[in-house]
Amino acid sequence: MDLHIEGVENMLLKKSINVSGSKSESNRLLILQQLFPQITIENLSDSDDSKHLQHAVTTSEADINIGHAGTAMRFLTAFFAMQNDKTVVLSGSHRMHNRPIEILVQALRDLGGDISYVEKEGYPPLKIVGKELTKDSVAINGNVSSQYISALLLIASSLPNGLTITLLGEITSIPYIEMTLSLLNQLGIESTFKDDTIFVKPQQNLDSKTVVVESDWSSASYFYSMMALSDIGSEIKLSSYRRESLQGDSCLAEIYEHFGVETTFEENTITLKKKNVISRAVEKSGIELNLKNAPDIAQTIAVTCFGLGVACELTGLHTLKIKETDRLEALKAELTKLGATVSVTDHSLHLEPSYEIVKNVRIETYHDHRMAMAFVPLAMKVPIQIEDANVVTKSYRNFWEDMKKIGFQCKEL
Ligand SMILES: O=C(O)C1=C[C@@H](OP(=O)(O)O)[C@@H](O)[C@H](O)C1
Ligand SMILES: C=C(OP(=O)(O)O)C(=O)O
Repeated sequence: MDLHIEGVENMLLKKSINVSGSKSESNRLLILQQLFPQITIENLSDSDDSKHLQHAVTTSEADINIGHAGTAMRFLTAFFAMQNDKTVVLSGSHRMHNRPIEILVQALRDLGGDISYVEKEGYPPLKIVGKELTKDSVAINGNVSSQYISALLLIASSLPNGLTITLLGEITSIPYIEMTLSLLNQLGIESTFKDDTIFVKPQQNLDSKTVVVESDWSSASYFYSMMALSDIGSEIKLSSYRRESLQGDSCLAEIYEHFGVETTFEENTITLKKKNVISRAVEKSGIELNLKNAPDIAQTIAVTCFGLGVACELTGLHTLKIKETDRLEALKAELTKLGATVSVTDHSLHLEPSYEIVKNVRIETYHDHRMAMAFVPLAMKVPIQIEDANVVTKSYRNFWEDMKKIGFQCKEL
């Protein structure tokens, strides 16, 4: 399905949206719930990725396809590696078979796991023969994807002696590692993270516990972007969010202050208000951000800056090349079609200020939900078309219903 999208005047006034639970928190809790059935999860994400993961841990089938769900692929590799007497073949979409997993597979092999590559060395599909993992320490490269580390952390307390992980190189996406440790802590599983070493204590049993997942901050980013591009006085309420978030992408609240968007927290709701025009400093020199702790909001921010006509220099983006698509190249291609002057390296994006947006451009989405969602706010400025619009369900099932609710006109092409 391709969509033509247009905004209407004054559309962002006093709207309320209930965003589904965090995909990252949900995926962690679904694995932990298999290891500790005493856990009850509330506000679980309704994303395709979480549904894939939930199916994978509950099915008796030996062939499991997890589609585009990268986190699920990584977490399930560790989970199945320690499921004694169970053998599975874990596969995914064409793109998934080109997203590297060797660092995690090697770490699990070092712990005693039996994992082999079905097609290409270093990539899914994987044949995993479940075994008791008896070793209790491992070293792993931390600069490619934090998901490999979270995968090990999720199974760590179920290993006979717990697990000590030594992280090598500069650690990327640290808030996601901290999210994993915080969830373990909420459940009563003890851990320490000091310098480059993480230790998780073994744990046989847990007390019954209900965990309420906070709503997804990466999904909230699209509303921040719309707010930045809207008129002063616009306002939207999003639920259910917390001031003390486990999600690194909650840094949005601070970042979007530069674009005149104010966030207030009240009980479980955040209110975003367009309070001011963009700050003078940003208008004059653009914005520089290192997003190594929040890679999933890079596309949103690049498009916001383009829509506002301000320059940006985004760094710390090395993980974007191995996500649902090469997000750096995809951003460059689509922003250029809209009239932007943009350049990328393997780890950064540079956007020049521009003053016009080309109308009716058809945005390619490259099987990447965030390519679709990140470009939609521009429809507040000019009509825009989004190819393969259903791609959004990977993380945000009701995205298009919510866009209609806040006033976008979406027509099928
Ligand atoms: O652990 C997680 O839930 C995630 C970690 C991040 O990946 P990297 O560590 O590969 O950057 C992020 O991009 C992804 O969407 C979700
Ligand atoms: C990168 C993402 O997901 P994953 O790596 O889990 O496919 C994402 O949701 O932006």
